[in-house]
Amino acid sequence: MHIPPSSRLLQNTKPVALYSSQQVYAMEQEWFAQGYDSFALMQQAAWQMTQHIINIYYQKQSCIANGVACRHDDRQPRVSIWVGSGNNGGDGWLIAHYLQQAGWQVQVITVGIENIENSNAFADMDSAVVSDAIKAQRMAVAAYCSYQRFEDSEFVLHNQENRLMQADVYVDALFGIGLDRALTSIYKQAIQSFNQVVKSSHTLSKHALVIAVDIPSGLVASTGQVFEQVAIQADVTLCLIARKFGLHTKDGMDYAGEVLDIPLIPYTKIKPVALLLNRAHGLSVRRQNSYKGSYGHVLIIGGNRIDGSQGMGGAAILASASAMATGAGKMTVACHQAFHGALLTSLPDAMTIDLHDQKGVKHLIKEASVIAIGMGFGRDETAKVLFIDYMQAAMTEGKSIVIDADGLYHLASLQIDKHSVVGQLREYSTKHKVCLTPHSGEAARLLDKSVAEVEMDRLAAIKQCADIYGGSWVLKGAGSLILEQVLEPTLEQELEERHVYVCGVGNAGMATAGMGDVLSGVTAGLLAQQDLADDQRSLRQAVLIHGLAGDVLVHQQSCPSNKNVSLFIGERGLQAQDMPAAIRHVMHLITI
Ligand SMILES: NC(=O)C1=CN([C@@H]2O[C@H](COP(=O)(O)OP(=O)(O)OC[C@H]3O[C@@H](n4cnc5c(N)ncnc54)[C@H](OP(=O)(O)O)[C@@H]3O)[C@@H](O)[C@H]2O)[C@@H](O)CC1
Ligand SMILES: [K+]
Repeated sequence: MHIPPSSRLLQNTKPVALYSSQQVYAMEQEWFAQGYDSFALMQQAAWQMTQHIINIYYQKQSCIANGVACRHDDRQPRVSIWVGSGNNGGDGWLIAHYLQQAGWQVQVITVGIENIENSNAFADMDSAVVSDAIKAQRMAVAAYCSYQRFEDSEFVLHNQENRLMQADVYVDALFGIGLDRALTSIYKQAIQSFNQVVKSSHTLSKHALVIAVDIPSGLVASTGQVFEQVAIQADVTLCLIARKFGLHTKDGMDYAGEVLDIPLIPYTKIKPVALLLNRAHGLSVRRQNSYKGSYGHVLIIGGNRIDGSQGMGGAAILASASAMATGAGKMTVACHQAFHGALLTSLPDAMTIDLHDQKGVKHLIKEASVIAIGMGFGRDETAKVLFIDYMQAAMTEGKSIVIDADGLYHLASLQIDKHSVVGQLREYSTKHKVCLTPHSGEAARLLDKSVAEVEMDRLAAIKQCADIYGGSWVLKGAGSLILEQVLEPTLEQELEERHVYVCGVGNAGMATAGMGDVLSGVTAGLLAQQDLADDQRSLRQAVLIHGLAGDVLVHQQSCPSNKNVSLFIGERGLQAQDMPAAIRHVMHLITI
């Protein structure tokens, strides 16, 4: 569910704490160590989820008469609950039991369960050897909830749909936080069949609702990974105990739908793996008695052309236009001479210099407050020599530095060469602002890993980048991750693990060429404005402003303060060149 940008901008919410599976297991263990019973917790979870399911269903029906829920027809709602063999499945069995008690028509589909224990239903209920999942199953079976093994279904036997499985509400209780690897064949088949049955129910009733218990099955809670794009496509995820990191990064947002929390356990001291951000810091108004020099000078070094190629002048244009859109006072672009005309046509406010004029560029590095280097910079040997020279000059002059794109390419090569500039940068970044902004491909190169390895655990990847190179990092992608360096940390700050932030704004329309150059520009533009407080010019602020600008372009119609501004474009066809206008608008909206 998309939240309109206006509410994202204006809501006064705290960042949401996000946890890994292991941490949620640890919370459960803490709770049980205090003497609380695990099956009671499962019953509590299932009971609350049942109430949510009933409410969501009737809300969706939008047919509440005099406070009493009713349906257009007399038939009770039908629910199809797909359960696996673990405790997520246990939740599913109990939901089946409670919904049946509420009068719903319940059908349980089991996957990976060999023998349904339908005899001596309550025989060993208190025995420690009986797992919670089996207890739950026995309760549901004893209450005559009807069930069917997926393995015996028409899907598996005859590769056909089974009409029995069609329902008004589908509950996914196949896997929860226990899923940690690629699905085995029967689960893969079950999840694909689940999505297929839902799709055909949509065409029949248009009301079918999919609710995932804890996390959509197929999605790994600790990483946001979905293997081979097979996962339950949920409308609503009822997230138990604590919000899972994987719901908000990588594949998570494509599968989870709306996420509702069911906390169950009141308090935990466990530090989250990340914090989800939806809201940018408000900006203070400018002093009237100020001039362009009050808001910094950005030097963009990029937009090169290797002989015979078309070149990458657009990267420098997009980055500089975006930096200016955040309110930077002055702009110089060091790009290939071939692009000076184009640059001045689109951005007459900028000054230009030839990227290869080493003496001139180094003089400008001295003048500038922020250097953003690498966007369309080129990867050849000449560019590498320039990169080293400009980096060293920027460090000698004590400037804030943003490194992106080809700059990151050179940094990775220099790490392989064991060049001293990498160590210098690491040391430099403990005292000066250095922001590095890779996507997964660039991060993979920096870490000498495959892209798949980075994608498998993005959280680990961003931490490794920061450990090796120092500085503040954003790992771009759906649910971009941000890890910021604390400058000159106290001993306490040094010992404390830094927070990773997840960007909770932005949209898939932003998956297009040049968007990274825009982010580098925003990052540099904010850094230049020393009238802003540290948080207001931080890397996470830049990522949020960038994402919010993308949202303004896509969801503009739902933003009240946009009434007189025509920025709406929509997701498909959104271009990086549309961003500067939206960035300006966001800067205005967040100024208090
Ligand atoms: N504890 C409590 O009291 C409460 C728990 N709660 C609920 O429990 C859920 C966690 O339950 P869970 O630990 O049993 O794991 P679950 O997600 O059901 O998976 C089952 C097993 O599948 C396996 N497996 C993994 N990957 C696989 C693969 N690719 N293909 C095939 N098999 C695979 C793996 O076992 P393995 O094979 O590794 O031994 C795993 O253990 C949690 O999300 C919440 O819903 C709530 O009720 C609150 C109270
Ligand atoms: K699930």
